[in-house]
Amino acid sequence: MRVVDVLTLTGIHDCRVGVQIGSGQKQARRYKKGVDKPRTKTFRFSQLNIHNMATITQTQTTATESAPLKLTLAYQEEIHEEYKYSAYLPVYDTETTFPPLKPFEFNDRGLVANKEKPNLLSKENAPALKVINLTPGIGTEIRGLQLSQLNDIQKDELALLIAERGVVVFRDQDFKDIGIEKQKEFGRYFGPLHIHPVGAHVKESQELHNIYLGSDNEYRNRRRGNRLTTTGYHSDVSYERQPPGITILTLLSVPPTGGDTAWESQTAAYARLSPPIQALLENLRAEHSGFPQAEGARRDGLFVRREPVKTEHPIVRVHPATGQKALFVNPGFTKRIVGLKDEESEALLKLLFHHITFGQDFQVRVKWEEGTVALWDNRVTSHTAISDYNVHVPQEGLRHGFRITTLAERPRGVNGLESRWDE
Ligand SMILES: O=C(O)CCC(=O)C(=O)O
Ligand SMILES: [Fe+2]
Repeated sequence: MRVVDVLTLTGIHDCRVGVQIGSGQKQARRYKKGVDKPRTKTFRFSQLNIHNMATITQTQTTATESAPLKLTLAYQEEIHEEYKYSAYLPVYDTETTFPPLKPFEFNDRGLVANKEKPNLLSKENAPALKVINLTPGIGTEIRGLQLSQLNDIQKDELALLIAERGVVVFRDQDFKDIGIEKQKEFGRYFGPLHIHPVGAHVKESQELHNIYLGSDNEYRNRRRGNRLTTTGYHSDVSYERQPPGITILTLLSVPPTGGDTAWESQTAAYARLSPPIQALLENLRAEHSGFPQAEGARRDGLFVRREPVKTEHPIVRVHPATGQKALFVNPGFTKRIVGLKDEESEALLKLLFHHITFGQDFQVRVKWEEGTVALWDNRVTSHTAISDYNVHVPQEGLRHGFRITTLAERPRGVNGLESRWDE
């Protein structure tokens, strides 16, 4: 154990400290500073236990303007230096800001794919190929095929397979070892890469959105501290004008148990509704908002890189490649149904969110293994992390990975209903 630094924090009544391992840099972030009068508050130790690998020794537990808190940061350098994926540890760039996303022409790769997938799912090309449908309605697992080796025709078929099955889980992948540029190139085949407006990313690339045991799980648990569960189904950044399509999540380190991810089929969720409710929803749009996420981030002292947007998307969306209808609302970002009275909107959204969250018979829960890469179509699924492991118990292991998110079309509904927004 080596002492890295002693940070002196003054006048803070709530604070978060982050240590970036690997390069040895450190960051201290403070927020809600007591500017009007000095305050004394017990430090939340939980927020300081950032990684399983870092420890902080306290000399005192409260901080005021006149009695600053000294934190001694130490880390087990032998673990960090050995960590194979230290290049992928989370960082927050707090300088770069981005203009609003620009409209672009989207070309769904699945449109030209052979529906039988003879190139992707061919034993001739991949003798060890094993394809298992994880449930009848959603989720396929593939072994014996490397994403890094796929040619364009295979990638087109993969795009269609992901649209049809919602999520496709590739096991034993070398994807994470081919380098950041090649991974991004793979993603770009499906659509332009999204940069998350507030999330942590990896040092060398803002397009790699970080998933990290400490910051992420801690964040989720804290946000939902007064809730009975941390389950939070969502479709990633659905507030964007051209929200994501194919999304690629790679975990580099997985805990021995816990930290699964679940997906839900929005195609099946739509199909289960009664025809009168389907007909009602097909004529409606719902508002998706990035504002609460940005406000939450600002409150937590994080940096907002791109100003949030609000968009009205059709509630029933038609997938360009499969022609299937899917429900396109989610508890994470959908705020109201446009054109309804408040109580009507609340009641209907409550019904739909309940439907999405409790429909175990159109959900799949995936256990991660080392080398697992999950690819889902964000237009026809929603998903939730399952934060059931304890970040404060180092033995429970590290959960660390990254997401590459590709943007897709401006959502189209039934009978020409399109997304719209205020310029
Ligand atoms: O950590 C997970 O299991 C999923 C996190 C998530 O929601 C995402 O990567 O979009
Ligand atoms: Fe997500």
